[in-house]
Amino acid sequence: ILGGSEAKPHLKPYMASLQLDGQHVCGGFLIAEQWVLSAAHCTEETDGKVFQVLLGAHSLTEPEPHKRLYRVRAQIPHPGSNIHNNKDDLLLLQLEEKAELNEHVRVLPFQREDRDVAADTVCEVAGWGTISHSGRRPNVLYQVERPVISRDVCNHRTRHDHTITEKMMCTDSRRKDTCKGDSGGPLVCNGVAEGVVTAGSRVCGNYKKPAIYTRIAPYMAWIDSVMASAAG
Ligand SMILES: CC(C)CC(=O)Nc1cccc(-c2cccc(CN)c2)c1
Repeated sequence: ILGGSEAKPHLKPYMASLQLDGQHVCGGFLIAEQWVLSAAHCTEETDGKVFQVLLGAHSLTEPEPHKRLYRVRAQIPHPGSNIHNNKDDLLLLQLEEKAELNEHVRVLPFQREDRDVAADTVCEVAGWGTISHSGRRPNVLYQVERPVISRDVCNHRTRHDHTITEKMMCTDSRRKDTCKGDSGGPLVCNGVAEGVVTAGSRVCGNYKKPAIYTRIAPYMAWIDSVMASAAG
């Protein structure tokens, strides 16, 4: 997160850190007791290894009473996701067991009505991604508020040049932005997860490259069917 601030500890109890060998790789969030939603491109540099999921954390390194690392039973990328574009950039992770829910670990509802969030709506995004252009990685969760920009503005030739589909949305990226390691985290508007951070052009804090999110509502049927099929 660039240009943001340290999140108030445990005010985002749905946040997950996807880790490999104890290292934070991407964000994610709890959508059900045994399910985390993240971004498919987070598996790009993992050469087939399975993530572990840290829940209930504020600090990645300090001991915290409600922090718990969960093993993952299954990682299911959306069938349409690929490394060449940002399409269908979603990843479902089934935890080995149901997460123990409490004040610090909670499910975040996602938007089920497939309607665009109005431009200028101020949403918030959080993550343990880089907090400086030099790539400094934080120890604690950061957050930033960002206004939604219209798909037309985001698709302008000088911005993302008509690559933003109706299953994506954008927020302004001038100074305050998402960055490496924030992928997979939720864009929360009025208390509801509307989008999932995707890397897009993989630049940060450049107003010419607005932040891109995979909208969740269009994927409701896929999410529900995967969770239903693996249930039990
Ligand atoms: C395996 C993955 C972690 C590789 C990866 O994603 N790299 C990478 C590098 C630079 C910027 C970003 C990035 C992420 C989220 C949002 C944005 C744009 N605001 C950029 C992402």
